[in-house]
Amino acid sequence: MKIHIAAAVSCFIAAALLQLDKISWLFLISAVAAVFIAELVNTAVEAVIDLVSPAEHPLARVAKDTAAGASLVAAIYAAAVGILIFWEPLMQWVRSITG
Ligand SMILES: Nc1ncnc2c1ncn2[C@@H]1O[C@H](COP(=O)(O)OP(=O)(O)OP(=O)(O)O)[C@@H](O)[C@H]1O
Repeated sequence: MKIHIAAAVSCFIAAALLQLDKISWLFLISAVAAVFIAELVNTAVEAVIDLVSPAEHPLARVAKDTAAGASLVAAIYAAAVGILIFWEPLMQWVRSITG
């Protein structure tokens, strides 16, 4: 969670420095929220499974793997949003400092 918070703060600082438009901010916030929500739900599912089914069980595996899958989908969405909204402004900034 500390890594997620550090990554989110870094993205918000970069977005502010690059003066991203309102739509980009909305996608950025939605991506950060999606990752946090998925991670929190994943952690909750893991805790409940460990509580109710500490022994191996096929359904426990399905529950944990599905929750982990949700986190993966959120991470892929966040990566796609990051590339789409940061790539062009970042390239413009690099061009501006390299002349
Ligand atoms: N009670 C269980 N019954 C069956 N399979 C389980 C059980 N607990 C864990 N597993 C399997 O082992 C994998 C790893 O489980 P673990 O509890 O270590 O979670 P994790 O995905 O490594 O999460 P984290 O690293 O965030 O704690 C799960 O994805 C699941 O496939």
